[in-house]
Amino acid sequence: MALAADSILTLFKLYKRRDRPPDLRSVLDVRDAASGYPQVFNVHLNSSAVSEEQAQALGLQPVSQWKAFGLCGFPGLLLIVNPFTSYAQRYWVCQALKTYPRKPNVCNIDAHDPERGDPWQDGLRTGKEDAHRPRSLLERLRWVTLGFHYNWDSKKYAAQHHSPFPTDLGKLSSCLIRTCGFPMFLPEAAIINYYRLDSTLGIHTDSSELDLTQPLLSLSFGQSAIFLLGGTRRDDPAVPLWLHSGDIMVMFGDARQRFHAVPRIVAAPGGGLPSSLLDCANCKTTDSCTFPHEATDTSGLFISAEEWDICSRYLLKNRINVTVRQVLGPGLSFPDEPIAAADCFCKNLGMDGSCHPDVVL
Ligand SMILES: O=C(O)CCC(=O)C(=O)O
Ligand SMILES: [Fe+2]
Repeated sequence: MALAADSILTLFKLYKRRDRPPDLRSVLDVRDAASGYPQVFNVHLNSSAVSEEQAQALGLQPVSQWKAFGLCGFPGLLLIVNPFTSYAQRYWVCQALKTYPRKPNVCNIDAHDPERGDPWQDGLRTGKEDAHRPRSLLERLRWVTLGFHYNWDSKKYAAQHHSPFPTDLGKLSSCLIRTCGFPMFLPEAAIINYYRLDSTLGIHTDSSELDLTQPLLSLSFGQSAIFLLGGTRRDDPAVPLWLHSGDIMVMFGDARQRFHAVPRIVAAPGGGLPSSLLDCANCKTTDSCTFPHEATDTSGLFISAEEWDICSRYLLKNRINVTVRQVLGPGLSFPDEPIAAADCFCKNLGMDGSCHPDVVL
């Protein structure tokens, strides 16, 4: 199968349209790499960079068992097929819904409601959504920023606009990036995007970080996304890729400043949870799994059955993406002058007017 030569804008419109469902067969799934994608090649990660014990403590399979791929024509792009244990995926999802949206971390709701409460405490509403049923804070989450908080208006990070980066996510990020050959990566900022099934993320580059020699790490959880990766110019050919729950993408070097976008979220067939969240490695069941599995899980990343109940209901209709970035390089500090704006033209993420990055077309 040949990769499409269409521009990112052409593909964005194609996959976004709702009136005629797009043909998803041309979306590249690196899991099928063995069956007819000559452009996909295996990448051998540095498995000695992370010990089995370190991997296990973060809920990761041993690095020697991970499957990682690159794509001809897109140097600097690395895709690691879900390296998490199913149990640990649930933990990271729970952190993204329960812990990371808490103050002092910043989220889209703050602009309208600076006194907002804890989204997790507000829970999920039951019943069908309509005008008479206001959405909970958790349902209204569109983005959360961690560490150096990205300012969507100025498109800058600032020294004063900072809160502590979560230790567990920092460890996970450094560990993942070490296996890709970047031992000096400092996880200093993260943007968590919360997608509904009808959300899109517009075409943009991420170039507001001061040190662009360090990679950008992206973790996907929940429903699958079609991810478009283009070139450094808007009319360069782009490729549509599947990102499934647990998948890791790393963009560095040539790929670090390429245009990219998410034109569509695709729910699991039958409207259920993605399979990697259904299979339980501990109890070996797909339908009657009862949590927690303290007896068999050794990572220590426990979540309770009550927590998973909320997370799993959320994930039926949502995708969560976490991007982790290094903002400052060695010896760098924030300049007084504004840095170049991210080259970005974005559509609203979500339908409630809360905008993910930057400018609305
Ligand atoms: O959701 C994704 O997969 C991409 C997110 C992204 O590009 C961003 O947050 O800058
Ligand atoms: Fe991005």
